[in-house]
Amino acid sequence: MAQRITDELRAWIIQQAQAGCTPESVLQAMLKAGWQETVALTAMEEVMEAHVASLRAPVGTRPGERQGGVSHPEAGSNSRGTSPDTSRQVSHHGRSAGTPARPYIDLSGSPRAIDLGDRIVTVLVSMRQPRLVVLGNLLSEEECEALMRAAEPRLKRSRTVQTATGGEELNADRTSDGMFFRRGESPLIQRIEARLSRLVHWPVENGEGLQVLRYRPGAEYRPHYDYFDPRAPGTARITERGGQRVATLVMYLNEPERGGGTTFPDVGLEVMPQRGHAVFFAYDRPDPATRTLHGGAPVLEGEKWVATKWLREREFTP
Ligand SMILES: O=C(O)CCC(=O)C(=O)O
Ligand SMILES: [Fe+2]
Repeated sequence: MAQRITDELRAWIIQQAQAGCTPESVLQAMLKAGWQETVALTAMEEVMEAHVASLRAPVGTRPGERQGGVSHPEAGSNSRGTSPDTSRQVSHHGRSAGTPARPYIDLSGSPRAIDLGDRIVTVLVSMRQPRLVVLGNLLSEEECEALMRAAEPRLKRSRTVQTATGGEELNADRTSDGMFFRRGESPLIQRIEARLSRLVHWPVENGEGLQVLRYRPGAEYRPHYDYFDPRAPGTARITERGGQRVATLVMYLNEPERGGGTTFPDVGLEVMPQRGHAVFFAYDRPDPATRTLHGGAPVLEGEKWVATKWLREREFTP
């Protein structure tokens, strides 16, 4: 049964760090108190990440003073998972007190597959930093074909949102052709959007319209962040509707012969396109520390088609 963490545990982890305890000693204390190792590590990681983010807040709203040494955090009824009260489930993509809700895929209990009602999706790879999950079987062959067929007549050379001005531009870094479906524009789009919403626990209304990209041989999307650069002058205008982007789902609609992987240069990862598979990654703040730099490697042979869903903080009205 999954263990759950409480606000008391969160506060305790922060106190230990503030008292200068090493992560190893904090972990040992949690293990002694009956916490499972994977849960303890996830809890420590999430609590510290949220705490560090809160330090960016203005002086006066920061957490309190240094406190005592290592004591043992009470796992208590939590170790048996019987305390639903106000605690929240720990998952790779869950969140901690003080941080806003974010899209996440529930991997608590390390599932091999997730039942989304109309489809069972397989979990192929998961990573913590960046928060990333590679999924199989998210879209059927027929859905991939139908998306490509519906998109093709509407494809145009891709434009990129220009944070300098808030407008759009043709961009040498992005040599694909693209189009956007309107949210909910057809039964197919509605079905896929509803499925994605269940997968990432995020409202359909917070999603941008599904984008389809086609890369021909030589085409690529150079490494970039999907969030809007907070320092760029056009970002305020872009984020007026829906706030920042907070997560991305790239779905592979076909398979190029060679090349065209989605690369994550900060961690040396490349996800190869497999029809119906997808890569999800989340960035809880618009910061390179999320390690979500990514790109579409040049297609060497064949064509690559993907559908991208970008998720915003709030309801997005185009
Ligand atoms: O084509 C890819 O693999 C990545 C696409 C991408 O980064 C995007 O659509 O934002
Ligand atoms: Fe991207």
